[in-house]
Amino acid sequence: MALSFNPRLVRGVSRCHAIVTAKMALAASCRDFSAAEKSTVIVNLNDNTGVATIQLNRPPVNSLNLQLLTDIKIALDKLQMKKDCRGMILTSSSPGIFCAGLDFMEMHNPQEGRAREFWRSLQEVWKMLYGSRLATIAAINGHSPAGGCLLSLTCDYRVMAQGKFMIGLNETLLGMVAPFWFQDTMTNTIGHREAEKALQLGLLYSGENALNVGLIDELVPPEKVMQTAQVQMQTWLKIPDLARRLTKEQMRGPTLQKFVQRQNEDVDQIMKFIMDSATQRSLGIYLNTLKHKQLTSV
Ligand SMILES: CCCCC/C=C\C/C=C\C=C\CC(=O)SCCNC(=O)CCNC(=O)[C@H](O)C(C)(C)COP(=O)(O)OP(=O)(O)OC[C@H]1O[C@@H](n2cnc3c(N)ncnc32)[C@H](O)[C@@H]1OP(=O)(O)O
Repeated sequence: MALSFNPRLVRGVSRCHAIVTAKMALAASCRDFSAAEKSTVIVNLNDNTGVATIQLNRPPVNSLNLQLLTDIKIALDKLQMKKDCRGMILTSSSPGIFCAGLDFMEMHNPQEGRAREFWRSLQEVWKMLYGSRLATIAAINGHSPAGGCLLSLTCDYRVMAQGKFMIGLNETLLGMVAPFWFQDTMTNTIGHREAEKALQLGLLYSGENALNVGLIDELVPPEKVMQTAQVQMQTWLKIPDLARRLTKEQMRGPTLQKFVQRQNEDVDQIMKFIMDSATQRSLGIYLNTLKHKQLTSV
C-alpha cells in the first residue's frame, strides 16, 4: 500500500522527538516540581497559595508523544502527593498553541508495542486528571484540537484566549472515531445534543462558539488568560477541599468507573484500528490536508 507522507511532518520528527530542556525561572515563593532536568513540562508550586502550574513545554505545538504524557503523569503524581498543593493550572509555554493533540508520529505506521504503551499512557493521564483531587483549571492560551481539547476537558474550569484559536474533538476529520471516554468527557461538558453534532462533524469551535456551547467557561484577551485562571482558582479554593473533592468524585465517578471496566478492551480496539491499513491511508490523507492548512473552525 502506498502511503502519503507529509514532508513537513517528516522534517518535524527529529524536532518533535528532541528532548526539550526546560528553563526554570522560579519566583521566590515557587518551587520547581518538574519531572526531571530534561522535561517536556515546566512545573511550579506556589507555597503561599498552594496552586501549582503545569506548562506543556514541547515546542512547536505540544503534540502529545510518549515522553510528554509520561512527564505530565510524573508531575501530577508529585503534586498530588504534596498535601499543601490544592489546585493546578494547566497551560502551555508556547502562547498561540495550547496543545495540538496526539503526536501524529506516534500514530503513523507505529510499532505495536510502542503504540500500546503510548495509548496506555494517554489513558493514565486522562484518568489522573479527570479524577484529580486538585481543583484544576485549563488556561487555554492557543489552539486546542483533539487530544488538546481532551486535556482541557479533564479540568474543572476552562479559560481560553480570544483570537483565531480553535478547540474541539475533530477526530472524524482524520477518519477516526473519538474513543468512548473522549465522547463521555465531551458529553459531560456540553450535553448530549451538542456533543452528537460536535463529535460526528468533528467540529473545531472558535472561542466565541466554544463559549456559547459551554465548551469553555471564559474567553479573555490572551494576556489575561493566566491571571483570570488564578483569580478563578481562588473561587474554587474557597470551598472546603473535602466537600469539593467528594462532590467531584460523585459527579465524575460513573464516567471513571465505566472507563476502568472497559480500559483494556479500549486498548485492544485502538490497536486493531491503528494497525489497519485503511486507517493509515486516511491518516496519510489527513496529514496532507494539514500541510495545506485546510483546517477551519465553526
Ligand atoms: C499509537 C496509537 C494511537 C492511535 C490513535 C488512534 C485512534 C484514536 C482516535 C482518535 C484520537 C485522536 C486524538 C488526536 O489528538 S489526533 C491529533 C489531531 N490534531 C490535529 O488535528 C491538529 C493538527 N495540527 C494543526 O492543526 C496545527 O498544527 C495547529 C493549528 C495546532 C497549529 O498551527 P500552526 O500554523 O501554528 O503550526 P503548524 O505549522 O501547522 O505546525 C508546526 C509544526 O508542528 C507539526 N504538527 C502539528 N500538529 C502536529 C501533531 N498533532 N503531531 C505532530 N506534529 C504536528 C506540523 O506538521 C509542523 O511541523 P513542521 O512543518 O514545522 O515540521
